[in-house]
Amino acid sequence: MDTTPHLPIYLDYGATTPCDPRVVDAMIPWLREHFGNPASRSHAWGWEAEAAVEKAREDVAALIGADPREIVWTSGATESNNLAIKGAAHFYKSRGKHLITVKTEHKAVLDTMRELERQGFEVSYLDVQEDGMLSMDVLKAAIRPDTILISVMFVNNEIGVIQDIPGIGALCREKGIIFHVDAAQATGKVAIDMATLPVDLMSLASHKTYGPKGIGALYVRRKPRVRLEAQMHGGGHERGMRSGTLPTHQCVGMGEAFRLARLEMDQDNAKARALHDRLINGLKDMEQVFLNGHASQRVPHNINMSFNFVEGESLIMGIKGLAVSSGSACTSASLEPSYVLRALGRSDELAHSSLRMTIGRWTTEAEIDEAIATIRLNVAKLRELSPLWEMYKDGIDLSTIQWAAH
Ligand SMILES: Cc1ncc(COP(=O)(O)O)c(C=O)c1O
Ligand code: FES
Repeated sequence: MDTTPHLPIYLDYGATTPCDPRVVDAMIPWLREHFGNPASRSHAWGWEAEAAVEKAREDVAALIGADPREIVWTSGATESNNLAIKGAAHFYKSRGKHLITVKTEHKAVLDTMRELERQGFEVSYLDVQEDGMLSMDVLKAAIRPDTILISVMFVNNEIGVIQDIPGIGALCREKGIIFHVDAAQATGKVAIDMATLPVDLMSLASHKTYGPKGIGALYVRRKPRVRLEAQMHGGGHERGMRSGTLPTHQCVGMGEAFRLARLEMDQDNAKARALHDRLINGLKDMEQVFLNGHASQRVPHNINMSFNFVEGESLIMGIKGLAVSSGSACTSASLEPSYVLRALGRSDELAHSSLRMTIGRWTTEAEIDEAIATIRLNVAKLRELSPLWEMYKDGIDLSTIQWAAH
């Protein structure tokens, strides 16, 4: 991968992964020579493009044990979430107008739900436990006779926890409720078999699994059949569910990325596990450092930690040599600390001083060692400047202090 010296060490695979060079190679001919429109029925330019798109559809389907006819191309997981949730809500609204989701979902789910609320639907946003897991009892209690859809993500993008999708799916089946799963962060990391998994709709992204950006897919179950109202109108592509000329090179890229993910998942996971353990071992003897999210129900690719007695903004400034993501508002477009960490019950301070490190196919041991050294150095430096840290070290119970009111 690119080891250009001026760029920080890339520990942000959760934001996006590099496109695998094998994927890029597979895409180029479809940009360069074979530029036909896959919907052109009257000549070979169209036929060859269509064949490439269908082969890619098979590869995407194969990674999740689906029938290729259950795969609808979209522009990414955001569009897939919109199509799944709005599409099903609009189609089944005569059955009921109540939907359920979880407070730690991606904004592409939460904001879609908010839009449906504006359209007259009712939505329950469920709390999670301190470890980020959704409790089955909480879910059961939220189900109503008019609940038509439940949306729960497979792997959380911020804290990496894996929800109990088979268990939630079984409950949905029992109650006759449509189950949507955002699996953007799960493909290539968690084995998925739609032949046995009771899930009706599943959002897939390409660029979190070493494919190109700008393409994704929605799995739509055929048996029992799930119906969706189209959200994009036009030429009736994708069996009327999603109009628009298919980007052949993008489809081919996602197909190749998912084909490689199927072949290399075990190897990728073993490597991520070893690097995860190395990173945790390198930091775990530090005081007042907390892992966010369940300790074992998680993908090894994600390590999200909070550093107490450290000012989040200064930490981010200090570790510029590492490309990580943080719970601090100062590094994101929003002005609030991570709503996911807040949903776990973390204080504003701990949510602010958190780092999300996400690793993948090209992360090296040397990079992990560099990350450990950089973090240790900066945390120690910042704590030296912190009066609160000094008080903590002196054994003063900070919770008993009466702070002057401002
Ligand atoms: C869980 C999850 N869902 C949805 C998305 C949105 O994906 P995209 O921006 O590719 O549409 C992301 C990407 O951050 C994600 O992590
Ligand atoms: S640390 Fe920057 S806004 Fe909180």
